[in-house]
Amino acid sequence: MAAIAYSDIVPAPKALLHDHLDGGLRPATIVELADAVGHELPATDPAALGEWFVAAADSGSLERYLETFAHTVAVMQTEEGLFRVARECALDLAADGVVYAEVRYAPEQHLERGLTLDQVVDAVHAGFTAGMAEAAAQGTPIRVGVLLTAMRHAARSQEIAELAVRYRDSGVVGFDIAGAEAGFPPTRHLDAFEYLQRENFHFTIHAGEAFGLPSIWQAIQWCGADRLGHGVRLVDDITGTPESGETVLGRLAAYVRDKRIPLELCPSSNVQTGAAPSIAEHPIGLLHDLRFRVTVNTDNRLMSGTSMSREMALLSEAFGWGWAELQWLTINAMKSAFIPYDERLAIINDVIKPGYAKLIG
Ligand SMILES: O=c1[nH]cnc2c1ncn2[C@H]1C[C@H](O)[C@@H](CO)O1
Ligand SMILES: [Zn+2]
Repeated sequence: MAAIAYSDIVPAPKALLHDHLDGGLRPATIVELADAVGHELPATDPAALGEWFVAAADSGSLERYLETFAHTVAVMQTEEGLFRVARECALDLAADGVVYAEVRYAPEQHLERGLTLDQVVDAVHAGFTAGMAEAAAQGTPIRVGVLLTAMRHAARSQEIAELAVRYRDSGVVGFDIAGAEAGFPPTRHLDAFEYLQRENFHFTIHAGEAFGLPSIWQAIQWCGADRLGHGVRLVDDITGTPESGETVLGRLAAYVRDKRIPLELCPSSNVQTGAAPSIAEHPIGLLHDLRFRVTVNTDNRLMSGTSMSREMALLSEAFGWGWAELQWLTINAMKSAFIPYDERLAIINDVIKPGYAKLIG
């Protein structure tokens, strides 16, 4: 089957579970905000700055990829900056046809100029609220839920988990940990995860990206993660290929598939950090064929120069996926969202299925 073109995918309804607020700024916004706060950038022309981010993140290492965030986090230290970035994030995702998005960021990284954690969360919430209202008025409605992230090398996860629960009725739908994975296992934050479980709250964990199976195993079996951020290295627990008819799932891979634990796969990001050799060789193909609960995500649109539509177009081209597969990925994501069941179902039945029915014809 011919690949579906990017321009055809843009109007299709899409659901996004893994997108970092500080990884999705418009280059022009960074230039303006940096000027206002006196932060020095590697380039001051927006197009050149955008290219710089993609090239610098294209490093083959998660640690070097993460260094680029110094320039986005630096301009997100005021209420005005946070409001603007969140508003534009909602608008940009909506313009790309995303109808549901969970966007994450780490409040503890935005305190350098004196904001409190609550001021940070309030400013982002106000920005998303404004962006959602404008997107709806433009005829491209989107619902954005926030995940609060704690940095895994730091020691504030309990505090951030409590913050997330406190804001559960004000736009925050879940919790996450992110940052360098090797050397910082999920169990370092076990108290926070046990607290969240006692609060009946939802969380995902970045695991199985720059470190392998032990990280995934801890995230699921020790910490109780609802979903896996990336989880791409789960393929280390799978031998053979479906074509050879010899595929064997190890105990952990079988558990993840049996329990329908969602994988927040981020193809372009994984190629940049070295977690996958190329899009064509990305394990998403195998995981799809084996019917894992696969979702496709952007991770960091700025650092990867990407969007949901572009990620889907790349997958369509690499694996010959048509509308049926793109709808499957979208419904998988929506089923795995952290908002209540009835609200997920309404988006699936009222927006996603009718949207793809029109496209499939
Ligand atoms: O893919 C990722 N893996 C681990 N950490 C990440 C990834 N993308 C972004 N981050 C970090 C950098 C950001 O500053 C932080 C909060 O969004 O999360
Ligand atoms: Zn991520």
